Amino acid sequence: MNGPLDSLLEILDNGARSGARSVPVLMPVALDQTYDYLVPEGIEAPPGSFVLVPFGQQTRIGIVWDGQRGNGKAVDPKKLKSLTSLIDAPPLPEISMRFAEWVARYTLAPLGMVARMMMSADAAFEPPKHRFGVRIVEGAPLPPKMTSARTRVLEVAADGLIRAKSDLANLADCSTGVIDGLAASGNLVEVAIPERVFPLPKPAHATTEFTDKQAEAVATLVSTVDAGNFSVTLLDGVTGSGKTEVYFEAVARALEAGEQALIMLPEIALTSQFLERFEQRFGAAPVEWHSALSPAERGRIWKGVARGDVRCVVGARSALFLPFVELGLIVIDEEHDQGFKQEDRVHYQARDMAVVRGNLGKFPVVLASATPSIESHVNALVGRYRHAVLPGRFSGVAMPDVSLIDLKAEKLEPGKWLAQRLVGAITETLENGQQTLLFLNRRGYAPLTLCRACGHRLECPQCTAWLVEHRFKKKLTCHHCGFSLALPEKCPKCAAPGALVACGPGVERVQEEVAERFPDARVALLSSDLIPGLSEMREIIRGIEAREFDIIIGTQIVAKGHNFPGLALVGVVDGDLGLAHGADPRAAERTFQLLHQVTGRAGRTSFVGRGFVQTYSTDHPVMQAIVAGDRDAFLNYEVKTRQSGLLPPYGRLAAIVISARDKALTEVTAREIARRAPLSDVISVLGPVEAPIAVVRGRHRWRLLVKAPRDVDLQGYLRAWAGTIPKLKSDVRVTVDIDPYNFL
Ligand SMILES: Nc1ncnc2c1ncn2[C@@H]1O[C@H](COP(=O)(O)OP(=O)(O)OP(=O)(O)O)[C@@H](O)[C@H]1O
Ligand SMILES: [Zn+2]
Repeated sequence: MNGPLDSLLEILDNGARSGARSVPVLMPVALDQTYDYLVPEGIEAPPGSFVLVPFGQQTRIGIVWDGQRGNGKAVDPKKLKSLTSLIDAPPLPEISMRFAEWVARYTLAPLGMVARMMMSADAAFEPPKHRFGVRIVEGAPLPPKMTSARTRVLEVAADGLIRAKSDLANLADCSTGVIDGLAASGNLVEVAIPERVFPLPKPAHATTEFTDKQAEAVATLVSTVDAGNFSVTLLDGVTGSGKTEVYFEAVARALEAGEQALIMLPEIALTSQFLERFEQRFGAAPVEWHSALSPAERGRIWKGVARGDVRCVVGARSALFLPFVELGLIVIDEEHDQGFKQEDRVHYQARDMAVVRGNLGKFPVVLASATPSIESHVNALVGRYRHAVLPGRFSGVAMPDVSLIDLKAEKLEPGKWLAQRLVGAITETLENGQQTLLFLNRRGYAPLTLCRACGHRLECPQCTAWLVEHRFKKKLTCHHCGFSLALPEKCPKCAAPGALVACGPGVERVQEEVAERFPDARVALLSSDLIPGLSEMREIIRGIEAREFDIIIGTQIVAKGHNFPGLALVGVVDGDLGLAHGADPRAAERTFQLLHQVTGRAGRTSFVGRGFVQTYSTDHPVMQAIVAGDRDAFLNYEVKTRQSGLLPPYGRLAAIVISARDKALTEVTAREIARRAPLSDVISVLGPVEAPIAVVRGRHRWRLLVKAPRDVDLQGYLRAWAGTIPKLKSDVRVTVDIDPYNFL
């Protein structure tokens, strides 16, 4: 293979000989290599340009790369095709190319797939659609025939604004025909509606009075921005301590210095409350980036970010792949949240990749959390990260008083899910006019339906999973593949009528019990399947803030990031739910985080809140740390567990999942792949074993887990291994997940 210099010389040489230039183009497909295309006379296609090129049978958009990435085969320069045209879009910044290469190398995803994530805004590459509107022509003679409708239109248009014809017609209460008539008579003129500009956040719009501890944290963060080089700071503060206010100052400083800033939140935390706080601080709404944007908005924002018109983005994990040209700060709020891990196509952990982006761009990264991930906690302990600590709530109110309800001793009534003690606390809270949150991380009515007559359990036909009853929708649904069927009247196996019983609770069933026990309470149920979209969700959250509800029942979408001033009591219906995943090294951490976060919603501003956690495992270290309010005890316990098991961050993991429709083929392939694992003294390969969820969407699944010490080149090992594997049968799929979070 040629070195990069050789290939460059070769290109120059070829170009000189034929008089034509060629450029390497990366395609947004599952390939690592670039393809060379000739650049026609009169076109400039510098690196980063988006170009249309013939690719196979199609014409597709690719990116002019700034270096050739070969596949080892020499290409005959005479066979090169020309690129078709240059696309009118801002180029991909050089740093985005470096970032894409880094992410691809780390995740073992093809570079083209990472580039594709960076292009996930189709409208940015389409010709801009100019919308046209009309404006009044001052001093034009009135048409001979004036009607009252025409008069109304001219009255509205007299302010000289440009409006879409339909808007003007609406305002003047007439048809667009009237507008057309006035355009024909020369009283209105058609003009392009100027593109909306992005509101600029103003760093000095509002000032916040900080407590001493907060001021210290602000100083730490601001100094990292001023230093203008790479650093990571863990902003570690209890719930309600003012982390948001504090990191806003770092954002302000970066904006002041002429840099772009990115705030990443788990998607569910993109609430109107957050947006309002941003606006209060910066005098302008932030530019949002998440899955609910329209395609046109995505395109507009993508271009705005690439041109530098957008100065601050607030977004979900994919915002990291926007083409920032002057990025100078990334804040990751709720850094411990699993939502930052993407598990399809390119498997990446956005928090970790944000740190990489900061390193490449030589700017600071801030990780904020009340319950830091073990990884970040350890990094702060050993001094790799700076540590800014906010030990108390801003309001001065003590942390909520949390108790366990031991379900072994305090038995639930049959068919009920709330213990007497919790019911008593809810009654008191209602009497005090305060709010209760009941948390259960399970959608639907009941997780299992079985037949009393024959014992048959209703399972998904395509997955190893029970069907979950959704009573509102009168359906049984698989939470893995979405399969659903109408609730049957008799057992599908033995046909006994009326013998199907619902087992276990989901949030809908808790709501049923609440309605029975507290018929006068105003109840809100928050579950992602019952809320059509982000705006409806924001509306309910607003209603809760405004105390329009007494009892809120919800899944994890209510657990995090919200600030409900009237909330006094939090009840966790099933505290053990997350602990069950035996093989998952983060199960304890995640349960602790969730319980801590959700109980931390109580009593944030003016009174001390209470929390109750119903559990069968009162002795578990997670439960003990939750009642004691002793986060450090839990962290110490968990750090020791990870250390002794060589688990992250003390060791590195990669999961390999082999799947196929045919059961035997899956197993044979998994064993074949495992057999070829290169021998290593330090890296161990566990498995293959059938996955805990053995079948999903009709595909059988086997797993391998690769464990390596921290300082070993795990990717290099995996690449060498991949090189020894013969071509797989067409239906077999192998996915590699570096730093896996999912062990099912
Ligand atoms: N210095 C301050 N001045 C005025 N209000 C403040 C200040 N610090 C915090 N607050 C208020 O206290 C409340 C909690 O602050 P904030 O939401 O920033 O905390 P947090 O640490 O981000 O909480 P969580 O971890 O629960 O998300 C908010 O209503 C916030 O406006
Ligand atoms: Zn299924």
